[in-house]
Amino acid sequence: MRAAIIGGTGYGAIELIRLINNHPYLEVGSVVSNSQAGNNFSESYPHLTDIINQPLESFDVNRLSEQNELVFLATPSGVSSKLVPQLMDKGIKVIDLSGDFRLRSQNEYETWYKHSAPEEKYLSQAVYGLSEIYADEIKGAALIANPGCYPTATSLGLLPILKANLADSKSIIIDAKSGVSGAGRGLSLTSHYAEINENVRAYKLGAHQHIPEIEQVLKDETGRMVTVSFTTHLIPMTRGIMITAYVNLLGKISTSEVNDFYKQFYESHPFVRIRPDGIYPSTKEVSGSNYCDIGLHVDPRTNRLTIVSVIDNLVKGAAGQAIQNANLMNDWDVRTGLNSIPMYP
Ligand SMILES: NC(=O)C1=CN([C@@H]2O[C@H](COP(=O)(O)OP(=O)(O)OC[C@H]3O[C@@H](n4cnc5c(N)ncnc54)[C@H](OP(=O)(O)O)[C@@H]3O)[C@@H](O)[C@H]2O)C=CC1
Ligand SMILES: CC(=O)N[C@@H](CCC(=O)OP(=O)(O)O)C(=O)O
Repeated sequence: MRAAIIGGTGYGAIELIRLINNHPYLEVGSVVSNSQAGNNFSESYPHLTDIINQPLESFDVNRLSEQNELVFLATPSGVSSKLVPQLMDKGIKVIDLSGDFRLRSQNEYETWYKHSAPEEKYLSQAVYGLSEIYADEIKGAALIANPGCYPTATSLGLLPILKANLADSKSIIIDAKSGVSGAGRGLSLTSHYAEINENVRAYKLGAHQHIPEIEQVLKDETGRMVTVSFTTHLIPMTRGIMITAYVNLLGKISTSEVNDFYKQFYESHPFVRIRPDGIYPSTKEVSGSNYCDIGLHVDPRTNRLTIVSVIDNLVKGAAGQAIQNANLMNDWDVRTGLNSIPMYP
């Protein structure tokens, strides 16, 4: 199946190409670039020399729909919402890596993203692509809103305990850290080497666009009002996200009981791995892979559960989960093309 990629020279697109290249049923179709159409791919990315030799194309919806069966949008928010209607009107299936179709409420989208919301006609067709939780809906979808990187690590970490009604859904604190590739390839002062090297910076406090996304999923899945305190930090590494979440437990339960319960919850989901009691995951343990690794600790003094959840922001947080969703849409085994072992060390 030929899959086109739009936003061709960004980090999400490059990661899609790396994964599609190892996928037995997908092949890289058109690669569309707004800024570098006409250039050969390896001019922008020499590491792809003799691997991807095709020229970058301009956006032409007729050509795209004739030559490809699926489109991955690796474009910024505010751009995807304009491209999706054109592609869907041609009957082509779309997996969008941006935040444009993740929030169901147009008002909420405009409040947090500061762009005009996508049209309701298309928004209402979007399925939120958290693969482990919405596999059935993803199977029949024509438009997937691929989850944000922080919401993926956070939701997978929190959902088991909240769904079981074992924790207070208003007591959630999430401390999140990301490597710099999470901000994309574009240049900015905060990702400048001298600003990020040997430095840690908290950002977007109370204003992060992932807050409503996390609350939407947790609310949908628990049927209860959920509010979260969510603080993101930029740290001096290239790939990886770690979220450390804290919740007040509603009864007495031990770490090993929570561990068993999480293992059971994710029993049939090969990309979520639960660490044994006393062992907590680190970002390198999932780097380059589609795994989300989770470690858990109950502090009997405070009766609070601490959840540590790590992903590679570019894989499970973006391109890998997008491929996992393509696998679900096509009834392929979810692991297809995603079997690589994490790059450790
Ligand atoms: N990086 C990450 O870890 C994650 C990213 N995402 C989301 O995935 C999407 C892609 O992210 P990422 O690849 O990191 O971002 P990048 O900034 O690296 O790439 C985005 C690409 O989109 C294209 N683009 C930029 N502006 C426009 C425009 N006005 N019109 C059309 N195309 C444009 C550019 O490529 P070209 O000029 O070649 O077209 C650009 O390189 C974003 O929405 C991001 O929020 C989601 C989860 C994680
Ligand atoms: C390190 C860093 O800057 N990360 C980005 C996450 C980008 C992303 O995933 O954005 P969307 O979910 O909106 O697509 C941020 O915190 O905004």
